[in-house]
Amino acid sequence: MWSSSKFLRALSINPKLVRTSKHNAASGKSKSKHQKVLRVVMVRHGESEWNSKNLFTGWYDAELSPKGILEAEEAGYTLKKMKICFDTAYTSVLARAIDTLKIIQAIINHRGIPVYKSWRLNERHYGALTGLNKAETAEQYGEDKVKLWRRSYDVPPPAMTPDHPYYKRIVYDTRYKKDPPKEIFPMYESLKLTLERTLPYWEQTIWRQIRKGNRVLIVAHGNSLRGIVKKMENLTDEEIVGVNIPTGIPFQYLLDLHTMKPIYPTRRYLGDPDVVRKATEAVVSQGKAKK
Ligand SMILES: O=C(OP(=O)(O)O)[C@H](O)COP(=O)(O)O
Repeated sequence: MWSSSKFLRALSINPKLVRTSKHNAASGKSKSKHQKVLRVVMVRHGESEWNSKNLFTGWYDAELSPKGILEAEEAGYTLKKMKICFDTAYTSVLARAIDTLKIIQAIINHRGIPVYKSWRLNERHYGALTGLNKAETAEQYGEDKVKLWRRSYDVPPPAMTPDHPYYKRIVYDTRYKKDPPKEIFPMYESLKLTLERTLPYWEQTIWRQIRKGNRVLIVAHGNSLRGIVKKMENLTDEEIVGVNIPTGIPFQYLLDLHTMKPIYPTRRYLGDPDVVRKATEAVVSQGKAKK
């Protein structure tokens, strides 16, 4: 089994990927006099090893699977083909998102842009469900209950307790030494709680950059992105239940420079609509019991 870190080491010395890229956004001006539209691109990381096993992942630091690495490459080539450039990128502190971003950066020759990592873009904390198989959980608790845990806005999963097999690994992980502070370190999160910690970072940091005309790429997770999508598209608590985001397919919002409102009310995936539809349906099916 090859790991994504092995792949990235290989990638960093692969001259083919570097030579074929023509754009370097780090040197480009971000706001032109004639610019009327701002673009923000988001992507859920490529498939992780735990996604491939259909496990609730949350704050567990799963690596990209070989398929996930290919998805990240594909995302990079899509952006390259469309000549989409970035000034800044944001990601979580989890390897599957960071590695996806690195792969994309290498392919679009954007290694030089500033990258900011924040736990506030982490996946929602899946609490006691972390490490459980979604289909088996649906067999045990019923598909409706699993749908509620996965997609409802404000129903949280059960809390992760100190006897949970991944408690120590997550709570004592050195990347969380300073942030988040102990008082707010989550043991579970609903989408609402996830959005409450993502939103300050979105509004005070990312949105400010977008407003200034910076071209922003965000590589994050299924549910941290669902929170941002809810905000961007002004979706109700009921509407967000129907939103599923597939791995490794970038989507964009084009914003009117003056109103800062999306020109199209919903996100636009940068990919074959059939592929997007099938990948989205596959995400929905993950919560179904095996017949
Ligand atoms: O960690 C997860 O999300 P991620 O793969 O986007 O990081 C979740 O396991 C996604 O599961 P869900 O689609 O059942 O919410």
